[in-house]
Amino acid sequence: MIRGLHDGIEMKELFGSPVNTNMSLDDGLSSLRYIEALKDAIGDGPPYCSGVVTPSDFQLYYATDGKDARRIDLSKATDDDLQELAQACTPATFGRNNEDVLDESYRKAGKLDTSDFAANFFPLSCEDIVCVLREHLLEGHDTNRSIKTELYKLNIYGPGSFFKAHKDTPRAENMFGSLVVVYPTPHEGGALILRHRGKKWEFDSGKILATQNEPRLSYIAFYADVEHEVTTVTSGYRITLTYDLYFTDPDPAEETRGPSIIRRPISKDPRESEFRNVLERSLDDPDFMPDGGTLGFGLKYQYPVKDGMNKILDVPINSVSRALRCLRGSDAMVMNVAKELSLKASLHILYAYDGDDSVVMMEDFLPLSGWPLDRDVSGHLIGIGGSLTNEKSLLRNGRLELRRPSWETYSTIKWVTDMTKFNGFQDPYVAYGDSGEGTLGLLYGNMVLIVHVGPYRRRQWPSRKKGT
Ligand SMILES: O=C(O)CCC(=O)C(=O)O
Ligand SMILES: [Fe+2]
Repeated sequence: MIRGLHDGIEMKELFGSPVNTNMSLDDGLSSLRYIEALKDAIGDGPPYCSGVVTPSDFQLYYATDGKDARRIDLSKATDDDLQELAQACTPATFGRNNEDVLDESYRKAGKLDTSDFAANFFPLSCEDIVCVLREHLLEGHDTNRSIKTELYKLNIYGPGSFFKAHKDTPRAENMFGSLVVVYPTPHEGGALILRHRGKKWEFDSGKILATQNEPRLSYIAFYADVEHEVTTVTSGYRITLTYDLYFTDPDPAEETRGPSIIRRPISKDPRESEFRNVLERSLDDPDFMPDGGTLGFGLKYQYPVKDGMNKILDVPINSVSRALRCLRGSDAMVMNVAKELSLKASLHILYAYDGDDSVVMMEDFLPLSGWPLDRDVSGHLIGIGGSLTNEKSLLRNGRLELRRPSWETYSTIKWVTDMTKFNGFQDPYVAYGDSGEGTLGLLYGNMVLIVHVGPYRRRQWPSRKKGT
């Protein structure tokens, strides 16, 4: 007998699809329904937030090439003022392969460096922006973290200007996103298009500002791993200030390690309490994974993993603990809730290689980038602590994808959310055959979040009622 996850709510309401009450639900099916509920509770919030604010003024001061400083009021600038500003700018560059490049077929816009201008606008002194960032961009425990903004550039997009699709290069490990503030100079076109995980959003500052009944600034903040582009400006000037967004406090994920995990008050994030509720109810039900098992979660964000350099091989040393310290949004939420419910949770790496479709799960990256292996790679990985999963690999376009086993064999990793591509990578290795001749192979890896669930009788967590 399956109990509802919420008192008074029947299974059929909770899971959306009607349950045939005559059907005998076997253990597996029951687990699958809880897994669907966990997936729904994680949800998928947009990776950006936007709004309008009224600054104390719209003055911009600038000086370039040793010329006298100028001041313009961008709430009532004339075309001549704007043309003069555009002429004072130099062509905007952008980051490509860790280099600043100028390529006007990719980005056509003007820029001023921070040494050449000053504006009377400070995003973090503006309550609205801070509140919106906390409420609508930051997720889970990140909501309470300290943030700072760093002014990066002023950009001007005149008619014909654009910026093709790209992701911003984080300038430091604690940089989590970008903030773009747009002045109320009339413009058409120049919409910012965001794309993330197969979805698309548009932020059309020209239209937003034109509908305000007084001059305002419109702004948008988005996570660093969101692809974005600026469509061609067809008339007017689109003038922006761009800021880098940083966390300035220690990572909360750091706090969750070690034996005394539950130090923080329970977060008010509605998704977090829903997720905790569903997971707690699942664990409390003897029909949910009665003999224990493994839950898999695809990571929703991309994480830095480089923890240093191997001086002998001159290759980076990657580590799961490095990524663990930076967990964000719903990834951090899953990890925190799992730990609060005393589940063993960590990031793991799934490995596969050409010529074999088995998938091996490791607790950390292999320290063997470029190292020799014998040809039985999965045997080797298992020998050094890996475990074979029930997945089969599907190596496609240089990426590890999983070929799901059928329901009957769906027993090793139960995926709550699908594996994502953001944390996939390739590592070269040398395979030696019997003749001693080496051939170069590629290991395909992907980092995922794994939560181990114990058998029903052994599940205990601090908030569980005594006697259950
Ligand atoms: O102007 C914008 O809306 C975006 C600018 C941008 O993508 C960048 O500066 O990297
Ligand atoms: Fe950008």
